Amino acid sequence: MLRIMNVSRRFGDKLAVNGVSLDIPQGQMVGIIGRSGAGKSTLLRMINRLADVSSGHMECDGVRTSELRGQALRSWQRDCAMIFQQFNLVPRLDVITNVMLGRLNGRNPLLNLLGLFSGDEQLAALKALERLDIAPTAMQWAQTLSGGQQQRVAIARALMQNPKMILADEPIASLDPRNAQIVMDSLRDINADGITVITNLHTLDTARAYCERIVGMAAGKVVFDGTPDELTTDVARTIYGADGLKEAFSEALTSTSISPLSIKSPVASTAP
Ligand SMILES: Nc1ncnc2c1ncn2[C@@H]1O[C@H](COP(=O)(O)OP(=O)(O)OP(=O)(O)O)[C@@H](O)[C@H]1O
Repeated sequence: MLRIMNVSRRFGDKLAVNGVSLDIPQGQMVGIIGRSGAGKSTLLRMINRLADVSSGHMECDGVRTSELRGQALRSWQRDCAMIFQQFNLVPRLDVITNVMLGRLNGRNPLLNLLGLFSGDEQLAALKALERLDIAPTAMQWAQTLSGGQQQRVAIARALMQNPKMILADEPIASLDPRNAQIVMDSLRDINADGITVITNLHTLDTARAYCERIVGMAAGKVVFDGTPDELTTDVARTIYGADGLKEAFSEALTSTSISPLSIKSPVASTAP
């Protein structure tokens, strides 16, 4: 169980995250939605400790993760792998090496310097690529792959950390609808294995289609926390504001008007 307890983050005068409290049981698939600037990325980055909390605490299975230092912090960061909108691959390295880089944290630094990976690591990377259905690309340079394939490589790299949770910051924001669907399907499949997935999403149709729990943020605060069914138009107005509603629902403005190929539990979808 991840516990976020009255957490705030300030940047100068700006309160990016304001008194957020959430309990997220292991294995949940959570979508965080809200307008640009609502505080979604900052919240995710604080979970992973890419950013520190200004006040409040975070805990996972009884360990105060918001206060970890040194080796314990690195171990926590392995437990909660992050993926990003821009994939963050090394473009002129082959796919399999990019995936193996997921093991860098926690290895002998000398082996890292020499760029040496064991047979076991290579096998694990290939298995991760197979799981994401992109093993045939293993020897290609990452930059030759489509955006959707690159994001799947990033997910495979995250899996190399054997994480308890995956934190995905707008993972489909730069993808076309077909690739967005493949990536969301991949995240859902990984979640079905018991890995918690917490993903920031700009639009609520994708969150509704894939996430069993949706957290809505506005101006740094949680203004909604519930199931897709509970996310009514009135609630959406609170999250996005009256002028933001169109953006939240509009298929023209988003690449995320998609529905899953198959859904593990019966959740509502507004997609056609
Ligand atoms: N490093 C930083 N320095 C100063 N201000 C920041 C920093 N990071 C975030 N902010 C501010 O905090 C607020 C929340 O930003 P955040 O990126 O968390 O929002 P978001 O909901 O993820 O938005 P987006 O969907 O555009 O990424 C914004 O006003 C942003 O400008």
